[in-house]
Amino acid sequence: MPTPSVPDTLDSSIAVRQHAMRALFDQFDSLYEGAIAVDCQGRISWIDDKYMSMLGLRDPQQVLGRDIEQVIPNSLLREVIRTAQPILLDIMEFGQQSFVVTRLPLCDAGGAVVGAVGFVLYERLAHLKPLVAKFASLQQELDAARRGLAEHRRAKYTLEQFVGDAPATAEIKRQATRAAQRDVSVLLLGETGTGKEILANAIHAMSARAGAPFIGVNMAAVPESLLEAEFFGVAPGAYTGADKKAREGKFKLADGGTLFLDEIGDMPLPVQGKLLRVLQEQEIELLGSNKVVKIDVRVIAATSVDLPALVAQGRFRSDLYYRLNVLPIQLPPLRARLADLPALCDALLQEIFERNGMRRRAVTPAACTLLARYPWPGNVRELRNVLERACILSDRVRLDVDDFAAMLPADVGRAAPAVRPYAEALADFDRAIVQDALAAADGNVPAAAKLLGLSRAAMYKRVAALARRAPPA
Ligand SMILES: Nc1ncnc2c1ncn2[C@@H]1O[C@H](COP(=O)(O)OP(=O)(O)OP(=O)(O)O)[C@@H](O)[C@H]1O
Repeated sequence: MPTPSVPDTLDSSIAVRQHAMRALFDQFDSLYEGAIAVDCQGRISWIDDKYMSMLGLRDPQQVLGRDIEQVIPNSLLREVIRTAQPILLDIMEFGQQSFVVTRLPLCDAGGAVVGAVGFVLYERLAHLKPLVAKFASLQQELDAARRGLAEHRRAKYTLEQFVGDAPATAEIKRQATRAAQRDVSVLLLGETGTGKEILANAIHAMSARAGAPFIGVNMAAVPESLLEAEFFGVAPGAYTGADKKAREGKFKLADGGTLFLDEIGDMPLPVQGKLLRVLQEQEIELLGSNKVVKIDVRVIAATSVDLPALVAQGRFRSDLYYRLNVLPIQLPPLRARLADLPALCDALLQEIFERNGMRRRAVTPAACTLLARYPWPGNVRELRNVLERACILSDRVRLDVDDFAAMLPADVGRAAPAVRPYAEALADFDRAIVQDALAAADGNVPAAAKLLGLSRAAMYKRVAALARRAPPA
């Protein structure tokens, strides 16, 4: 048999390839759910009917010539054109669904990229279903975690949770409402436990930034050496060893929202300088890089110390103080708004009941009078602790004077008027009247009865009762 010549071999090899290509294409055509092609500008140049119906479109003219992302927001075809590299297997989200897709660059005879083609493979490749299902469930978990984080970063309190309507409290609420309407720095001043954190949250929640994060940093709680990284973030590789990854700072986390700087008086001087620059420039520099990032953050600072005194001692920068002090709000101590005490007790007992599942309690008016005698150096936080302790130690539903007396300094209890049962107090009053009348009548019972406008019999009855109840001498 004559052996085929070289051109014959070439011809048959090309024929086989063409045949194989056709077969493969036919096969592939039955495998994919849809196909789309873009030109080198990322504009849609072709789309098949299957893809059209998946997108819910009837007329290809609706999409031809449009940027691919306008039609398929998560498409990476433009990336394929840029890199000239295929993405053979990927999962792409479209609306509520996830598709398995493949993307290939299209090259001309000279190898230049002239466009890209994408295929949706999902339904037909049944063996990829577990992979897609796993992806979908991981995606759901990620979404839930993100939602949780966003929830965590939202303001925890609103103005309604700032309990009280004493004149001083009403004024604070008015000032907070006004502060919320202006996008300037706010400085909250007040003793510890007066509700500065609640008010900062409330201002954020009432402001135009309410939808963005509320991030708090307590200056006193972060070690000085970590404060800068905590604030400004860390560039990747800034540190050798374990912490090679980039870390976002609180300023970046609060971008678009509010950063609450609690105990600002504890901020070290070098960080104060950097904070001032951030407030002036609205940009931050990550630690370990000279990359500058623009941010848009409103700062609410709080302090329980006398900041002007710190300024005078050179421990707080005066320029930063003036920058923060645009809108100062002075929160009164609890002893200056005692009219709020009953409402605060009520709200705090409700909170204790909801949080600890203990019985719902109330405070008697007499106990409230006793509580009002104490100066509350720890303010509402201390009141909350005292109420919680009373709930644990007492079985009463209505917490009374003696449920609190032991928790407060002795002189507070002593200063309180003795509150006794009504009948006992009335009997004492009765005895005092009868004794006074007898004294005025030199012990003559009928004369004393006359002075009091009582009958003799009624007077004798009272004298006899007094003799039975007379306190021991
Ligand atoms: N007006 C208020 N209404 C309801 N609860 C309040 C009020 N003020 C304070 N509290 C409660 O008292 C506690 C302390 O409040 P908060 O942390 O806001 O005070 P603070 O002034 O920021 O204290 P610190 O200066 O110690 O950080 C919290 O449990 C808070 O819920």
